[in-house]
Amino acid sequence: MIRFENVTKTYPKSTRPAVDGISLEIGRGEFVFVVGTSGSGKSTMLQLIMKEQDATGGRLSVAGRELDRLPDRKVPSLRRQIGCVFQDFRLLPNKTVHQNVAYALQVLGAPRSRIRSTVPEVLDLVGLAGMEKRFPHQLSGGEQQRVAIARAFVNRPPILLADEPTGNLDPGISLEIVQLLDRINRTGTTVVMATHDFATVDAMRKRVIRLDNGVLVGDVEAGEYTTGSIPRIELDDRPIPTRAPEPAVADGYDDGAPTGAGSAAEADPAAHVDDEAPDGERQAAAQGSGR
Ligand SMILES: Nc1ncnc2c1ncn2[C@@H]1O[C@H](COP(=O)(O)OP(=O)(O)OP(=O)(O)O)[C@@H](O)[C@H]1O
Repeated sequence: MIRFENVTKTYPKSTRPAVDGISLEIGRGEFVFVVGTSGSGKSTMLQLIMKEQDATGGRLSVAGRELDRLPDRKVPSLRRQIGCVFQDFRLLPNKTVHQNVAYALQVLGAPRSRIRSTVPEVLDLVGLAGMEKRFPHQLSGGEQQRVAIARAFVNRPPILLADEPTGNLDPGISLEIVQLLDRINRTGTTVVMATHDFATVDAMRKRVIRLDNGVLVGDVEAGEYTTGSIPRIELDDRPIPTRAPEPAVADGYDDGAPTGAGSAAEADPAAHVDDEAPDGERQAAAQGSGR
């Protein structure tokens, strides 16, 4: 699903690589933590996967695409495969919980009927049923992160990247958020999470990739990494609603078909309303949805 072959990223004007000759493979459906001190290259690694940064050396393949050879016009198609969650939530402050999640589908051109059925389903999955009409400022940090996760997952992307998703949360809430990511992982979505949160990493007993100064210094199989500080937690084994049979967006995974606002208008004229939204809003929704 994700393959790094001797990948290096040196930022312009930088004297040393932020990511330095990394080779590793992350298989479909894996849950992987990326750990390392501040500046070790965790965020850069995630940004390379979503092609927000380009590698300066080596080869990187994501969801069947060779990123060094991926033309710009196909980057949106790559990003539809990837949901993203960030430390600072990045919700749209003037939209409700429902609208924040729905917007991620609208910018992908999903018809209104699909949005109506899918959004409540995913809000229920993340534990926010009943909070649809609240605005972000009326939610706790943990609840805001749940909205962000719902937005990232609403299109059921095969890959979910989480960059310090618990960085602004208390320890108990952090564990709940990672357990939610674990539930999402068990629907088949590959999860890669960068974190400083060693208590959670210990508790979850997943595969752990460790970076130091951009270099891969550890890759420990699931179940083997722990400092032994806390006992293993119980995972939430409740079933998750299965994926709907039809694709969530009009274009599916087709690389060539026209997508986005144009197809939104064709599929559902009402969806066009939000195309008038400011650029910043469109960008925030797109980031969350993995567009
Ligand atoms: N856009 C950029 N331009 C130049 N240098 C950058 C840029 N982004 C990151 N770096 C540098 O690359 C190195 C790795 O940074 P990165 O943010 O990937 O680390 P990190 O492990 O995610 O750190 P943190 O845990 O603090 O978020 C650092 O030395 C950083 O200063």
